Amino acid sequence: MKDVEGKKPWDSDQITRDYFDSLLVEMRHIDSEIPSTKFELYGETFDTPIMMAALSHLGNIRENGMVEMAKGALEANAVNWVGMCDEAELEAITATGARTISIIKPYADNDYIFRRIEHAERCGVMAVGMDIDHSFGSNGKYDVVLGEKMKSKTLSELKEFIKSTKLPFIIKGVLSEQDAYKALEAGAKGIVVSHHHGIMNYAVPPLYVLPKIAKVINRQIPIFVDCGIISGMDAFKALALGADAVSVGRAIMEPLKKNGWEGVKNQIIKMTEELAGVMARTCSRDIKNIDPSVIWHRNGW
Ligand SMILES: Cc1cc2nc3c(=O)[nH]c(=O)nc-3n(C[C@H](O)[C@H](O)[C@H](O)COP(=O)(O)O)c2cc1C
Repeated sequence: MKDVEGKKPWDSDQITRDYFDSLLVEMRHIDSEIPSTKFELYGETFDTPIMMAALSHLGNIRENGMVEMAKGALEANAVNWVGMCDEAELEAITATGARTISIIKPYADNDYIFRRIEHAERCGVMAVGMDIDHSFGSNGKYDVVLGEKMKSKTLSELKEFIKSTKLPFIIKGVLSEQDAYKALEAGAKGIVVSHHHGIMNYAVPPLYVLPKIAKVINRQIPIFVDCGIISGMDAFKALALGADAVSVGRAIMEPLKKNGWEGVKNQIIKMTEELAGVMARTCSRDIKNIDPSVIWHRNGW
């Protein structure tokens, strides 16, 4: 098992890493062929199911970091996601031509959320969504993110956001069957199974709860997964257990810091090749045809 740098046993990033490493993969070579990693989402086709995560404030690690990340995604023909940003930044990101999903924070001010949904539509994003797991701080009070007040959302508020737009609306931060049922009831067109890089200690690893959530969703809407994905092998395990695609955050930040958009592009291509390598050795001809029974669980989980 790999220790995540500086992480303690209760840290959800460490628990998530341990769970990835507890999953083993059997090989199936007979009748296998060169696999396709093509990924279709909301009527568009991409070269890989490995996407950017909804990151923000990457200007702290690289000048124009958010735009560089978008360019890298575009060059790799991958889906770009963006988290908290102002309108000018979203305009600069979408101007790159990267097909982008905009995740809007659960701001306390719902009128502002409606305005941001409209603005994202005008920018030509492919979908919008909300990270519902970022409304509370760890003290049980509503969080304040960079001076902006957050507030948890009810099912009926989510329905209103979803009704207000023609774009697919994605609920990010689903980590239970209960929220998966509610996301479907709200009319979401996708969910992200995620613990928001360990927003709470002892959070269940996304892949552990994924098969249960996939049963609830029952292929009605796409399921995305993030948290701790650092290789094509990790992505493969997520796809095998019920994800349609995965997002990568921190594992893309280092290449972005060093080499800008080219670092991002190369990292996505490298991870996609690793994914294809595992697909070839498991007789998985495309990402919709990965048999979950190739995954074995080590004892103890
Ligand atoms: C620097 C940074 C900024 C982030 N900003 C946002 C954000 O604004 N909105 C959001 O939904 N998630 C945000 N996230 C969370 C990521 O989208 C993702 O859920 C998380 O990092 C787990 O993926 P990873 O383990 O591949 O990094 C951020 C993560 C990082 C590292």
